[in-house]
Amino acid sequence: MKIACIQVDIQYGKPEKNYEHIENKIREAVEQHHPDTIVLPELWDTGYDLTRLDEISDHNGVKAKQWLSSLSKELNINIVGGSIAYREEDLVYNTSLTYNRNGEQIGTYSKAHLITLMEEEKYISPGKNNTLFTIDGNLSTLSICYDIRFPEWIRAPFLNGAKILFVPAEWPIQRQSHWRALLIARAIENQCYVIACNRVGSDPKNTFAGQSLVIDPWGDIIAEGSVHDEEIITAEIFPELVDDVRVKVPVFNDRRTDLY
Ligand SMILES: O=C(O)CCC(=O)C(=O)O
Repeated sequence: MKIACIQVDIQYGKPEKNYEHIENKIREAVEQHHPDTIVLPELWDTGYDLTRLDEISDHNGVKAKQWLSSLSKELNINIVGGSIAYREEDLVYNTSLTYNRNGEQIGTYSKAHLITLMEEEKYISPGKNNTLFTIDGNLSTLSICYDIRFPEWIRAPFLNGAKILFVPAEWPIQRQSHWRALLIARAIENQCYVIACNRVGSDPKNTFAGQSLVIDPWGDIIAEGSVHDEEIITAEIFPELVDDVRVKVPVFNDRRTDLY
């Protein structure tokens, strides 16, 4: 499966501009790299313009759902749609929607761990469920940004057979070393592919770290974006490698389920 992470800058609180820019980038990625699966960053529609979410969030995700469905079908690609500001009645969630090549929604996940350091919990409601979905035959899960600091949360879908972890993010540059280390650790401990798409650029409060990563189940980085520039990061992944690594180092069998 060929992956393309769309590492972009995001305009603060301007969904229309972000839709236009990201659609152009997706079309460029498809023309130049012929990916099977496209991955977008976190909150790519609104950015972290949290105080204006009443005005700019997507009611029931209607707009994003239509756009993701028609684009994935037209271009014959899977789209792991990063995340959007998804309004459900009076609450807003940081929600990821995944579509397959037929334009069908196959996955949804709302960020469970909200980053109090950035006051996310004041404006966004937390999700309660993790997710499992199948992309081109590969069982996958997804966590959003701050979620990667909580390995006990991420473990559950791997105990249920996941082989790939997708991570949309808006990870700030001042904690860039954590981004790399945490993603490599999640790949090694779960013996899975990690496909992490971060944004670049700045908003009024933060500068973001880019460095989107594709990491194999041995923990080796196989593709890496730059820190500052918009870029399409591509990699070919081989999910059968997950089985090889799990046979070579059988940590799933060696877990002490009698102790924890
Ligand atoms: O955990 C971190 O340091 C960054 C997380 C973050 O920026 C987010 O969840 O949006």
